[in-house]
Amino acid sequence: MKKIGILTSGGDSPGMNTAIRAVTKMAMNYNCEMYGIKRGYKGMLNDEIFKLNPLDVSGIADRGGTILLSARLPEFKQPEVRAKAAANLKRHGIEGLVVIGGDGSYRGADLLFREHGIKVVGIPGTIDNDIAGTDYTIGYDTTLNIILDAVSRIRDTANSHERTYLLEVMGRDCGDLALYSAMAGGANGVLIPEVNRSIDELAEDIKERRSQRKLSDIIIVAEGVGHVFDIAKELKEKINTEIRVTVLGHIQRGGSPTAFDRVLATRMGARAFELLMEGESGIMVGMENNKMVTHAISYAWENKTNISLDDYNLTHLLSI
Ligand SMILES: Nc1ncnc2c1ncn2[C@@H]1O[C@H](COP(=O)(O)OP(=O)(O)O)[C@@H](O)[C@H]1O
Ligand SMILES: O=P(O)(O)OC[C@H]1O[C@](O)(COP(=O)(O)O)[C@@H](O)[C@@H]1O
Ligand SMILES: [Mg+2]
Repeated sequence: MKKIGILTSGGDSPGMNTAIRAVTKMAMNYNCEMYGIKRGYKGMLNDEIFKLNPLDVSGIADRGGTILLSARLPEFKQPEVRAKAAANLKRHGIEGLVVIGGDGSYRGADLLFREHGIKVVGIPGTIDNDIAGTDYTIGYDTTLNIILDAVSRIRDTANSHERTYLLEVMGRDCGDLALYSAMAGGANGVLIPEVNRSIDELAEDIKERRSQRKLSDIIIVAEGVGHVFDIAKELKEKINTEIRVTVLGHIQRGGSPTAFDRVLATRMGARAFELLMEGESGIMVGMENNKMVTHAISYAWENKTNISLDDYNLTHLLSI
C-alpha cells in the first residue's frame, strides 16, 4: 500500500493531533504517502484531500483540537454519498484509511470497506470513553483532568458560601467522566445514566453531610442523566442549602493533551498504520489491560461499555 488517507470525525478530542502525527511519521519511515482529509467525511465528499508532509505534523503532539478539522455529515448514511466520497479517495490513489473518531465514524468507515473496498482502521478518539474494545479513548484522560481542576476551584467558592453545587459534565450516554471525576475529585455525590438514583436519596445524603457540619457539597451530574437545571429545581424543594449550577461545557474538550493521552495516541496511531501495512481492514485498535489490541470495527457498536458498579459504590461510600 503506497497511499493512505487520515481523517478526524465527530467531536474533537485532545490527543487527536498526537495520533495524526504518529501515523504520518510512521508512513514517512515506510516511504508511504499520507493524505489528510479535512472535515471528516464532509471533506472526503467535497474532495478536500491534500498531501500531508512531515512538516505539517511537526510540533503538533501537544496541541489540542485537530489540525484536520472535524465535522459531522449525517448524509454519509446514504449509499450514493459514500460512493461519491469513495470515488474521490480512489482518484487520489488512496487505498487505505485511518479514521479517528467514535462509533458513528466507525460505521461510516466499515461501509466504505464493504461497499468500495477501501481498507479502514479505526482509532478511538472521543472524550466520552464510550467505545467498546478499549479501556480508554484518546482525550478522555485530558478531559478528566480538566474536570478535576474545575472541581477544586468550585470547592473553594462552595465552601466560602456554604453552597451545594451541581456540576454538569459531558459524556453523552456514558457516565465515565462523571464517575471518575467524582471519585478522584472527592465529590459528595454523582448522578450517572447507568445507575438509577433518586433525588430524594441525594437530598438525604446532603442533609446528613450538613448535620455533620460539612460546609458545602459538590455533586457531579453526567449530561446523560437529564437537564441539570430541572434536577436543581427538584433538589431545592428537598434541602435547605443554597444551590448553584455550573455547566462545564466545551471547556472540557480543549487544551493540551495529558501525557497519558499522548502516549495512548502515539501507540494507537503507530499500530493503526502497521495494521494497514499488514493488509488488515475493518478493524479498530484499542488498549486493554495496558496492551494494544484489535477488534472487528463492528465490535464498537455491537457491544456496550460497562460502568464498574464497584467503583460507583466506592465513590458513593466515600462521598459522605
Ligand atoms: N450509520 C452510519 N452510517 C454511515 N456513516 C455514519 C453513520 N453514523 C455516523 N456516521 C458518520 O460519522 C459521523 C460522526 O458520527 P457521530 O456519531 O456524530 O460521532 P462519533 O464518531 O464521535 O460517534 C457522522 O456525522 C456521519 O458522517
Ligand atoms: O460539540 P457538540 O456538537 O456540542 O456536541 C457535544 C457532544 O460531543 C461530545 O463532547 C463528544 O462526543 P463525540 O465524541 O461522540 O462526538 C459529547 O460529550 C457531547 O455530548
Ligand atoms: Mg460518540
